[in-house]
Amino acid sequence: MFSTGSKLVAALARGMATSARGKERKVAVLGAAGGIGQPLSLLMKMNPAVSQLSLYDVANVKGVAADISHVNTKAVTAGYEGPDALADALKGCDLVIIPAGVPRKPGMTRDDLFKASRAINAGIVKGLVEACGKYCPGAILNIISNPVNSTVPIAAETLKKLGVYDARKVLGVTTLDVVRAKTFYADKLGVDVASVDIPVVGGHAGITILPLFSQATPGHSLKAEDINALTKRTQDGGTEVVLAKAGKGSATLSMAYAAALFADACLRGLNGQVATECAYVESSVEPDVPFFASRVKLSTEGVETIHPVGSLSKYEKDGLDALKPELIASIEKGVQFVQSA
Ligand SMILES: NC(=O)C1=CN([C@@H]2O[C@H](COP(=O)(O)OP(=O)(O)OC[C@H]3O[C@@H](n4cnc5c(N)ncnc54)[C@H](O)[C@@H]3O)[C@@H](O)[C@H]2O)C=CC1
Ligand SMILES: O=C([O-])CC(=O)C(=O)O
Repeated sequence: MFSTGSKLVAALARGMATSARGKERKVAVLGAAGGIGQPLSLLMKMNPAVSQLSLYDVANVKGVAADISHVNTKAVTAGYEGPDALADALKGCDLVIIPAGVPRKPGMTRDDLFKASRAINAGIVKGLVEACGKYCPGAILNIISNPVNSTVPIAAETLKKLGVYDARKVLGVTTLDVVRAKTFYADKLGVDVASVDIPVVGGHAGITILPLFSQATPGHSLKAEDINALTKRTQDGGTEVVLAKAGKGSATLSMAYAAALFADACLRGLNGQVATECAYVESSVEPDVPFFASRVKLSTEGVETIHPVGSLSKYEKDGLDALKPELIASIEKGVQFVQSA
């Protein structure tokens, strides 16, 4: 029993944290009582790079914080409930992870989460990012709340309005797309998933998610129809989970895992170690698309280098052309939402 537990902790630690010797780091999870927030908070409590963990939600977070605080790892954990507690949750934060918001139900697109109930997720992200701009303006933000294609531009515009925007520090979390592409590809090839790497570029909704299997490691000689099937499954991975959960939400556990990996990469960067991950950021790698996901190098100030998409197959070039109008429209919608507020 005990040794199995130790192995589990060691495996998680190997995958996630290499930065335990860095500075003391304060991390906040906003939306910590939710389907993603709870397992993500646990994973952040297990990250040795974290010395303080703030768990914030509008409801039900005290119990989550009390529960997680008993885990015998370094991070001192506290729960903060309701808007009056937000300032204390955020003060001194190095990294703020935002999975607050409403998840999809079957039949909805991610963009419906922007529209539904008076732009609910758009408003939630705007409000939380405003608080980050006031109480921890230098922190790196990891935006998980959907529609990511719009919520990241919302975050950027919100911080611009406050005069504290630093494009290097606002990152949309697209890691789950990479996690899915790796899993599906390894399964198809019958190889160890740990040996697999695949960049996923574009955005985080439907056809804007573009996995680049032509750049996959290890290489392959898959037929065009197999690449098409892998691409579609990666693009529809979120919907696959939404349908399987049949009205009880969207991906939470795989998302918490993906967010914990990405947050760890940000912490490693902050602590001066090299970390490269795909992320959706303000970018000039594709002309006319002001926010775009591609590989980014993370360092002490957040995004240090944004890598171009690299060489693409004809299939991927067509996918890139096809995704741009939708992605640009989602970006404009986010920008408009803040500018017209
Ligand atoms: N980027 C990605 O790859 C993914 C994004 N998501 C998105 O993450 C979001 C959260 O999903 P779940 O955790 O499943 O939803 P959930 O409904 O289980 O949890 C959301 C939490 O946010 C809290 N919340 C609502 N308004 C808040 C506010 N103003 N401040 C702080 N907390 C607030 C709620 O009280 C709740 O605890 C959704 O928008 C979902 O679409 C989900 C999966 C993957
Ligand atoms: O599909 C959704 O609504 C949640 C999500 O972003 C994902 O699982 O990739």
